[in-house]
Amino acid sequence: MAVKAIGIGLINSPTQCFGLQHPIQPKVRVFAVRCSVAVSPDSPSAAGLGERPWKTSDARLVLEDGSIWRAKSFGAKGTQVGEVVFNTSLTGYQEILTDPSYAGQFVLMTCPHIGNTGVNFGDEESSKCFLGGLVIRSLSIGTSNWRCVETLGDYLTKRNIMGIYDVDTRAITRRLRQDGSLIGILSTEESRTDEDLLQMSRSWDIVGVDLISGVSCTSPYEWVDKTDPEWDFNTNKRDGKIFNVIAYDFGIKHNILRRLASHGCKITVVPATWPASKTLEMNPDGVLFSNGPGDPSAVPYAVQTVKELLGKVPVFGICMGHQLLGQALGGRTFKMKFGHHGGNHPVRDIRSGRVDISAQNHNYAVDPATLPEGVEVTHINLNDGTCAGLAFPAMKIMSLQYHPEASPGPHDSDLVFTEFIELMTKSKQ
Ligand SMILES: NC(=O)CC[C@H](N)C(=O)O
Repeated sequence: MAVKAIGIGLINSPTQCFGLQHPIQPKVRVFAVRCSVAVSPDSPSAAGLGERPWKTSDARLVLEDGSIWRAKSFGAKGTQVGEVVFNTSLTGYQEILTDPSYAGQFVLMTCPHIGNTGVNFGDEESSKCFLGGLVIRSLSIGTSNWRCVETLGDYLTKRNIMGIYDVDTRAITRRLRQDGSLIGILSTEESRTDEDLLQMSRSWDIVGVDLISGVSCTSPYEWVDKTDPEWDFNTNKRDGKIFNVIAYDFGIKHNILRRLASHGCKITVVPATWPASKTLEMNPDGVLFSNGPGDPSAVPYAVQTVKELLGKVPVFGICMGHQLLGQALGGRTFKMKFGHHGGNHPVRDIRSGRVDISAQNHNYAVDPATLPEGVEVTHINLNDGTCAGLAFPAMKIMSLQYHPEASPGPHDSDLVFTEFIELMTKSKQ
């Protein structure tokens, strides 16, 4: 069929809307729209478009197994080492980028299309991006979200974080699932040979490194912000009582603090090295041990602090906090093959039988067989049966291996914040 173009757009440009007219039946018009958003040529998201899609590979990801992945760069330039983990979340890349638990890691998103919501002021989970780099399949050529203030590429450049795209993220994910997490080097530097980069990847390890000291705050501060009422989804069972909570910052995410504040907690955030004796002097109603990056066995000082607080005050551990509690109770933690990273992990609360879909981000887990008598496994991950939660009621302890605060991820497990309030209430009586 011969058709006449009545409107043109540049191929692969953001204004890619075509109108085609049928020669015999001029009323038949076919509109082919190649993108979901029209972007004016001088808008911020149009910046940098000139380099896509014909930009040639200018970056490499070299994995310690000897595989070399050519890609295109965005964000910062340079050379960076990290452990590659894959994240299965479909949304929430900005919260992932600012989760301090990713320090030392490259996050590979299995969702193939990233960047279309840009970044905004409200989705930051900490003061900066601590991860080593971002690996994605396809970088969105436009942004379309009412909260967007900046493109993902500009955001990463300003924060000096490397990103690569146009790389086969499915193939890398299959490799990680088969062989386990791998150390890799991201580089945009042509002067470095593949052999140099391979050598670098093989001479670095994330195991045994204290990454918490690089992300924790350096002095105590008060936290007051609650979840914005517009976003709050669980306002049940709050009776207006105030609880004083000390939150140990091992790499804490803001949404843990917001959820605690929304449940009536007055929070003092303290550094990872804050002595247990000082915490007890502050006479808290409860203590929170936060999430945090890296190997729990690399931070014996934190385990010691947790030990000194056990039984003296109600405690709640989240992720790294849960692992530190496991060790403080005398248990062992181990490194998993490729960990859990994503917003679609089913967990069962063994006590009630309830199944939640949860947000997870961890490479280590507690071995329940090594825990002393009295410690209950309360939750299990239904994908692989690993321990996802612990409780020791006699010692006023509760903990979860995953992220009840979500951000990003489902809110199913928000009820555990109510459980922590109940633990503190009981202890006060
Ligand atoms: N989110 C976290 O607290 C991560 C815990 C720990 N760094 C791990 O990878 O297992």
